[in-house]
Amino acid sequence: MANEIPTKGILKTEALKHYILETSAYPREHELLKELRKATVQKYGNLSEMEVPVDEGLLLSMLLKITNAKNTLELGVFTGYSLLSTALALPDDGRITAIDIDKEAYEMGLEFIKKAGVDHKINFIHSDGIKALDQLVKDKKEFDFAFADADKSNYVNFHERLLKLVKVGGIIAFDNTLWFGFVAEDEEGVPEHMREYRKALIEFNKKLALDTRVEVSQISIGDGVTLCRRLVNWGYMRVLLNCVAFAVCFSNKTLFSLLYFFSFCCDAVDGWCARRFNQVSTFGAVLDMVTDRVSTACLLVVLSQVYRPSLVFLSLLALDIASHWLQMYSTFLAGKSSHKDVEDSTSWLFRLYYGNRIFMCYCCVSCEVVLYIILLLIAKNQTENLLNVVVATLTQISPLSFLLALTLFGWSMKQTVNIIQMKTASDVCLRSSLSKLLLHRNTLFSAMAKPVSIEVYNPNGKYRVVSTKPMPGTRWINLLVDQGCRVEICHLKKTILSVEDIINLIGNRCDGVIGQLTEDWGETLFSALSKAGGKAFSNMAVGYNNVDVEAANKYGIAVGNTPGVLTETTAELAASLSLAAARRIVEADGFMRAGLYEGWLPHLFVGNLLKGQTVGVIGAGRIGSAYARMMVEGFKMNLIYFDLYQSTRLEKFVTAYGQFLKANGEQPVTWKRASSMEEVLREADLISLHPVLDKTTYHLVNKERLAMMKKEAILVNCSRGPVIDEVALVNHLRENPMFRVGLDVFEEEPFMKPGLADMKNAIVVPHIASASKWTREGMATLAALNVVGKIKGYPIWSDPNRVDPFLNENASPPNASPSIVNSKALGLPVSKLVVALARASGSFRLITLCHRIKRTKTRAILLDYDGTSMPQGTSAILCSLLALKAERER
Ligand SMILES: NC(=O)C1=CN([C@@H]2O[C@H](COP(=O)(O)OP(=O)(O)OC[C@H]3O[C@@H](n4cnc5c(N)ncnc54)[C@H](O)[C@@H]3O)[C@@H](O)[C@H]2O)C=CC1
Ligand SMILES: O=C(O)C(=O)CO
Repeated sequence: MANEIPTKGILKTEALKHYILETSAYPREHELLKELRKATVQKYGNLSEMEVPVDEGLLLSMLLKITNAKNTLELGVFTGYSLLSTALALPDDGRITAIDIDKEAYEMGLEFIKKAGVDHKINFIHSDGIKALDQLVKDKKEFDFAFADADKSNYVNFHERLLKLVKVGGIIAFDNTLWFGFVAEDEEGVPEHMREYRKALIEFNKKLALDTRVEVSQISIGDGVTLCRRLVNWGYMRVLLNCVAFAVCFSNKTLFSLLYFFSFCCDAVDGWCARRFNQVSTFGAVLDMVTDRVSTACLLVVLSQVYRPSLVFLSLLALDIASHWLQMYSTFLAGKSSHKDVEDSTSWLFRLYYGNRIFMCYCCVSCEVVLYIILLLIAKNQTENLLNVVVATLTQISPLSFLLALTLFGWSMKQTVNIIQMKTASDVCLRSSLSKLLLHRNTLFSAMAKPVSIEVYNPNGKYRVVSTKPMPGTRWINLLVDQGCRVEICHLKKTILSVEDIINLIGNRCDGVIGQLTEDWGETLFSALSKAGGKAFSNMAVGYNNVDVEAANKYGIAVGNTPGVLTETTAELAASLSLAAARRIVEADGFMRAGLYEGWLPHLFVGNLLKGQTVGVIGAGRIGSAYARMMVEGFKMNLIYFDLYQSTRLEKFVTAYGQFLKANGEQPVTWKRASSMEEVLREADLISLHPVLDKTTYHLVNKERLAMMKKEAILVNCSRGPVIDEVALVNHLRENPMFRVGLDVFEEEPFMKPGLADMKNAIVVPHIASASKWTREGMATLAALNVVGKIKGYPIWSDPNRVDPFLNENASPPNASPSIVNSKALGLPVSKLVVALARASGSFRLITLCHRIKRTKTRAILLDYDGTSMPQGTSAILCSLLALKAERER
């Protein structure tokens, strides 16, 4: 009784242990293993506890299969339960070297092994463990896997020998390392005969935790199995390799590129090896090591472009050495987590721009590099970047700590952690830290080293112009490049860039930015742009309610917009929405697609006839007027409009068209300039909103004004969302099913107010009014020319309503900024260029124009004519000659 062995297992209850065995272990146990287990119990009674438990046997078997092990070692066989499990798991040509001093017990089990037909895989060595291992070392044997279950007091010695016998990447499994759970109990409570092994195992576990030659995993199965994966241990070779790789890379940049690709290939081969040999190939491990070194060197080359190479070099050496001490110290303190763990867990994939080429850099950033980056950030007083590095490191250690870090540092401190192209959070964080780090340097390289999402044109350009989004067409890029700009286009997947993102893009040196209407261009960005030496910003939009022009004025930055080019396109969408709403096109389309159409019916989707009805326009500027003309001319609607200014041209147009209709015996159309917006709302059957968004137009259409409108009216909004109180609109739509709206813009884009999406009487499209190819390319061109014009000191185009000369693809644009909204506030000079328009109706008109040019002392003349509309005798040549004459006489 005194020498009785307690039942194996460290689970909370016996019941739990039985549950596991009954549920998943026994049903999967091989028949012969079952028989062997029973025979062992019969013969050895309580001593049969020395056998590995069934669930552990299954784990062993799975491990061997996962690792594709072929050649294994078993130290301590007893009756062979684990041996038979192993033999069954290995392929037919697999080999097991089994060592035990107790041949009798082995022979008892051999009967079952033979029955299973796997005895040919086993080479049994009847010997003392240490002796046998020494011999195997001498014979230079190599194993993929070793299972140690012999004399526990010798585990330390076994381990040293097994490290020589098991391949790099191979696994050594030590059984019973928690020794019936006694390792965590006071000695007094442990039966006397179990104390010796308890003590030995406690020592052994401690040693393993400190051992950087292996990666360790303690598994709580049976009474503990410790898995040790053998690692390469290069010691100070790492430092040497670092230095060589660094020196070589730094001395030659082409080599840097080549090495990078080499490291990439190594990575690929390494991955292949890992799959092919299941991580037990020394070759794979060596490649791993080489990849690690080369890619670290690549990183350092990049850093050394930014910081003094000698500093990088010396710091690296110092940190590498320090990290070894740190490694030992932290291992000592923690009792387990080794430097290698940290190093393994800080692998980053990041890509860099070098010139205009992208390099993907797989970087196994070791502790020292993380430290190095942190030190640099502190030195450069860029503590906000520390956050990214810390988060990156923590993330790699565990996703949970990432969340914690993000919550603690990021959100609560209102710091934005840049999560760009979420691959792994850490990849992103490091990339952003690095790019920030690089961007903040005012060196040529800093301008070249950008996060992956930057596309660069003309890297050596004199002026740095950033576009926060890729824009349609290439003309705008070519125009910038022709004017000596280095163009950087941000390709971040994120739809709406934050202020922080844009600050990153601006960096330390930036001459101008082309931005989008979704961005918040206020004090912060203008201040950042000004600090970076920026002179100009242009929205790629005519509306600029997202821009704080006063802030721009404060920093002397010109603000451009893109009028005119989108007038017709936007008006056409407003017209489309008007028709779609009037004729319930979207509803009817849904009905058809749902298979609900059963045949023509008198009441099916009855809508509104537009002809002869009244179209109301609020904001009869460029777009409002174009829309009004379309609806009047196209659908013979009468017009009522409201604007702060009279639109004489529009009025003239409608008058002339009315006369034309009358002359043709048709009902003439009429127009009326309303004295208030309410008048339009009350009288019109179809109302389209086209004002700018400012304080005067915010919630212009609210609950009260909606109530003024006809019950069956149609409301269209292609201006800006906040012009309508969207909550009030949803209620109004709900209460008035015959009232319909067509919306291109929303109060809080990209969101819709609750309920709007469910309204059948609402047609909603995602802010696409200006989305025609020609217009969008033109917008990009105007925005680019606004920026470059200001950078180069060109005057401002005198008439932003006539931007055609900038849009002619076959001619160079005038040397001017097409539309700068704060030109007056900044006191910018206005261009004296004059455009002689195509429709100049004859030579007399041209001659008059030439005189005007002379009189006004304009600097040049641009002709944009349409030969077909010229009266007889007025040719292109004549026009050109007249122009030249005027220019000479000036
Ligand atoms: N949905 C889309 O994709 C697009 C939307 N837009 C929006 O349309 C707006 C107008 O563009 P444009 O016609 O080119 O500008 P614009 O400046 O030619 O026209 C705006 C008109 O609104 C009038 N206005 C200003 N305050 C008013 C008020 N309180 N009541 C009545 N009228 C008022 C102005 O006098 C002016 O005539 C832009 O500011 C932009 O926000 C422009 C293009 C595309
Ligand atoms: O130009 C604008 O204001 C836009 O809304 C772009 O479509």
